[in-house]
Amino acid sequence: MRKVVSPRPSGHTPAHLLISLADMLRAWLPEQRWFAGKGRRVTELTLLSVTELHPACLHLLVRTGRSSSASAPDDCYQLFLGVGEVLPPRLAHARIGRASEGPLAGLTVYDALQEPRSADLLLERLRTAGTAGPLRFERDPKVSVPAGLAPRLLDAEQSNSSLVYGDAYILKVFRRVQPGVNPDLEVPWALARQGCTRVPAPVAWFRTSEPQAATLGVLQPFLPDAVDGWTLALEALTAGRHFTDEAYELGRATAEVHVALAAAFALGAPAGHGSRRLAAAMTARLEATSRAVPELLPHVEGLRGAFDELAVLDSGRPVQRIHGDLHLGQVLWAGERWSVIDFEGEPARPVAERRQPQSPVRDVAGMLRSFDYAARSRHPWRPEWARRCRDAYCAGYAAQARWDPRAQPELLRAYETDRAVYEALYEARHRPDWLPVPMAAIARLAQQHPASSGGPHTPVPSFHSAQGG
Ligand SMILES: Nc1ncnc2c1ncn2[C@@H]1O[C@H](COP(=O)(O)OP(=O)(O)O)[C@@H](O)[C@H]1O
Ligand SMILES: O=P(O)(O)O[C@H]1O[C@H](CO)[C@@H](O[C@H]2O[C@H](CO)[C@@H](O)[C@H](O)[C@H]2O)[C@H](O)[C@H]1O
Repeated sequence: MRKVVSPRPSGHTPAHLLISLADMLRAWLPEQRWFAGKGRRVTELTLLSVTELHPACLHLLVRTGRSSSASAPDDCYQLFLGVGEVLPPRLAHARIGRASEGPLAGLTVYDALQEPRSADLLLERLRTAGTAGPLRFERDPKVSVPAGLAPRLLDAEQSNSSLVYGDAYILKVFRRVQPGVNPDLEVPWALARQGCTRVPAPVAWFRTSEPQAATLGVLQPFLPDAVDGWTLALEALTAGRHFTDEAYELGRATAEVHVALAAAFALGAPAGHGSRRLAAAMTARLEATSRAVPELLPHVEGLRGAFDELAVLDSGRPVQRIHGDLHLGQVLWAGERWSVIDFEGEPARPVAERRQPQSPVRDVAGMLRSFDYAARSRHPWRPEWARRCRDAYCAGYAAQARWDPRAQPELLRAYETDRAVYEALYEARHRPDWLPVPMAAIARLAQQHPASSGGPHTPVPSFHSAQGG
């Protein structure tokens, strides 16, 4: 590969480089799973920082502005771009485009995370720690990561990109970058200090100081032979088996993590969320989401009922740090026990909000919604399967935590509703074919409230027809 011009030393500013990259990135970004806003055009593109990691690999932070901007704020994405004269056929799938003008004119640009050489380099940087421009590579000095572990990029449907090294470590590269410390570094690190073994502990990470301080990636031990809860639940459904033993153990694991989280992030004084304020925030989110996802509009009044019921319970609710995006895809069965991963929280929310203490019932609701998701995504729909999972999960949680989430039905229902609304937004943005899954729950939740019982019948959308199955 021809040596790529070093952007800064040779005087090429990000603005120069953008001449080469703008068109191809505008076309490529919306195609990526981790791009928040699939199908929308990137109308504006700004290069926020460019760092040469090696002559043929550039680290970029780009800011995108999107069409229909009212519902889609600007986002910052992390990219690793490989640049060379000829792209080897084995990297054809990683191709982003060929620059026709600017400093990279005539060169081919590709996603360097898909290339072993760049992945090796990234591990080497993390192993040894140090800096590269505004990038800081840091590690736990007590852990020594071996050199030369073979990399592979996970092809899982993800919000980020993950590289597995020698089946010993996994590096999560955050794609959508927000200012501040990422909870997916902060929380597992704190839990490890707390002695909690349900969460793989970070061994190295990297961050940037430009344009603002932000976490960019985290290396953790890889759990070999792990199977995620979503896969196991679907296997059980397909085989016509219940999932109650697994759900019970999952409830216990969740409670164990919650107890460790409460200890790791002690609030100093007992804290609570006023129900009225919480209900108002949920209602505001519902209204904002219904503007972005018009399918929600017929259900807004009914859903609001769940939040109104919460608002009139004027007692405070205990809060603490929680997982924030708990679902079956975030739990791994490995070594005969459940582990919990991905403490990033809901990627669409600002990091500052995700780090706020919240009721642990919110995580419980996330997992209950996930049992419903699994049941809804298989034909025939088996509501009884999901109901048994719910009961077993809550029973396992209660056995470990010594309080039962079902004892607070209004709070649980409000959080399930809030989660279903979030899911509708997530699916509309990332996987429109899946939108009928949360919409089915939304129709059901909206009809549970008396305010909606006299209203026009809203047909429950079918996931299977949307999937053509
Ligand atoms: N420590 C780990 N050990 C084994 N597999 C893991 C580990 N961490 C993540 N994975 C795998 O990577 C997938 C994506 O990880 P996750 O942290 O959920 O990324 P994202 O936030 O991009 O969805 C998981 O579903 C799981 O299959
Ligand atoms: O990428 P993350 O795992 O951080 O989470 C996001 O993507 C999830 C989908 O991959 C999404 O989860 C929804 O779909 C799951 C099945 O694929 C289901 O288990 C979850 O219950 C459902 O919420 C998650 O909401 C989103 O934040």
